[in-house]
Amino acid sequence: MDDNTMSGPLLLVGCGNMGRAMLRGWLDAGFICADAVHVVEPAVSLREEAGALGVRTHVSTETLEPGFKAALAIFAVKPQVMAAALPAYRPHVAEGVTVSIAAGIPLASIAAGLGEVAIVRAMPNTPAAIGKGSIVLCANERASAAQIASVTGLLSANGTVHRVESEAAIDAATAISGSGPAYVFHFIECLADAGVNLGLPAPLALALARETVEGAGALAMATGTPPSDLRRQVTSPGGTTEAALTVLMGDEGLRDVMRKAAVAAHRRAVELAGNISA
Ligand SMILES: NC(=O)c1ccc[n+]([C@@H]2O[C@H](COP(=O)([O-])OP(=O)(O)OC[C@H]3O[C@@H](n4cnc5c(N)ncnc54)[C@H](O)[C@@H]3O)[C@@H](O)[C@H]2O)c1
Ligand code: PRO
Repeated sequence: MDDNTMSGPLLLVGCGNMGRAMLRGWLDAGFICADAVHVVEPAVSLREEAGALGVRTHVSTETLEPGFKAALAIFAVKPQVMAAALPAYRPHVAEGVTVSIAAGIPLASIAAGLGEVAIVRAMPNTPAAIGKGSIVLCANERASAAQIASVTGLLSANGTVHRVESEAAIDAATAISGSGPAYVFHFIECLADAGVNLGLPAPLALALARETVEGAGALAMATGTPPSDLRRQVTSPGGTTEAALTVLMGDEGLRDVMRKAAVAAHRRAVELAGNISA
């Protein structure tokens, strides 16, 4: 494998929301050929959806060839099913590198299910489907520099990859970028609701809310200007934005709510670590 192409079979275990988002990102970017990808997905409708992308699909490991060896395996199943799912893959992942995107599940717990193999723990988010995701990853000591480079190359089809040395940073990132798209989508819902409350037709309110989030995000990325400066550029003294920010930035305002929300997500990630044998 070189930095951004795969030279052996790729095994995707679980093709639900996140597995499908990542698969779409790899295929659309041309980082992998569909016929080099094997997807194991028990749900028939999701398996058919994956099959329509040209990949080979399996209901379980039983239809993988007995000698099948994945160059790279990605586990995109729920944290609660990881412990039960991992052992069946042992013979298929021993020679390659395994990536887990399961929230909260530590590298050591994954090794307990798969054996002492090269493992990368990654936390992506759903914008990965269009190459706009954030991916944070760390690896165990079995993973070679070349294997980490291969994983980084593949996942760069899904967005920006950030390598961290500590698993604690993965749990923190889960609460920020992993879950973060849901916070932003809820913000869009709330902004659109506020527009309807002020008398705008619902479709216009939703269009304005979506465009505002897209435009503000793009401006923040394009300029690199600190968000606090960009905020001040919108805020005329004595104007409308200041009136709104007095509410949003008041006691128990958005900063406080956001912190509490992220702490709750982080706490859950840490709790899920205990679920590997549940
Ligand atoms: N959805 C997100 O935004 C997101 C972001 C980052 C990380 N994650 C992580 O990704 C993982 C999957 O999350 P999701 O939202 O895609 O869940 P999901 O339920 O949509 O997908 C999981 C899929 O795994 C399949 N599955 C269950 N047991 C299996 C097995 N033994 N072998 C193969 N497939 C099996 C299920 O049928 C399901 O389709 C979770 O561990 C989650 O923590 C999700
Ligand atoms: N979705 C997963 C969850 O809600 C992990 C991050 C985003 O648990």
